[in-house]
Amino acid sequence: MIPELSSLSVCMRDPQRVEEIIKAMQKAGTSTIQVISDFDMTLTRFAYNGKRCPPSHNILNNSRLISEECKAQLKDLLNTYYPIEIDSKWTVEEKLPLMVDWWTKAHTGAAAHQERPAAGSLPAVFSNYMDFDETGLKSRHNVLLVGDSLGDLTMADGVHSIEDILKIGFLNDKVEERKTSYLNAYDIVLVKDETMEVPNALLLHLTSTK
Ligand SMILES: Nc1ccn([C@@H]2O[C@H](COP(=O)(O)O)[C@@H](O)[C@H]2O)c(=O)n1
Repeated sequence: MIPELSSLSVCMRDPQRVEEIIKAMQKAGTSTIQVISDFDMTLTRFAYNGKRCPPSHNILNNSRLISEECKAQLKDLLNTYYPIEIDSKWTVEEKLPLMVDWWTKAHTGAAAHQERPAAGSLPAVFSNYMDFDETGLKSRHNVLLVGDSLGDLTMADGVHSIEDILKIGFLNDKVEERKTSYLNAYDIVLVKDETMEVPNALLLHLTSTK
């Protein structure tokens, strides 16, 4: 087992199964692996030195191009919807339309209230943009999936003929309340881990030639 997996912040429902998946992926080789990762609070930190880090949407909250009125609205939306996002009593299916409501209200509000900068152009945000090269990802049947919510577990749903998939989940908030559901859903659960150390070490391990 790789040393990083013995850290106290790493929890696994079935460590033996994790080891089997890692060995199978390593045997299959680098060219078969693709990484599918969430962004906010996964590739970016949830907290640093115990202080909460902002998600991408907070770029708007901190922008001079957004009016104070709109910032207050965005804060209200966060206070309304974030508790739902992390509430273990709601299913992913129940939460999804509410999360869409959140983004829609935040985006509509920000677009309506933004103040045009002196240069005249407004900032544009792109997300979920895929750029494939000529080889595509067709031959990569092994997936390293990294996320921070139970909704992220569907990120690999469109991948054809998956051989092995290793799911790594950051459990950032409401740890005790959500630990069981995360352990049931993710192969590796990283509890209040402020780094990408484990996913990075795993990737290095999987792509190293022995
Ligand atoms: N208007 C919004 C919408 C979402 N958020 C937060 O951003 C995070 C996005 O995370 P992903 O896992 O979807 O990358 C999410 O955790 C929300 O808490 C926000 O702050 N404002």
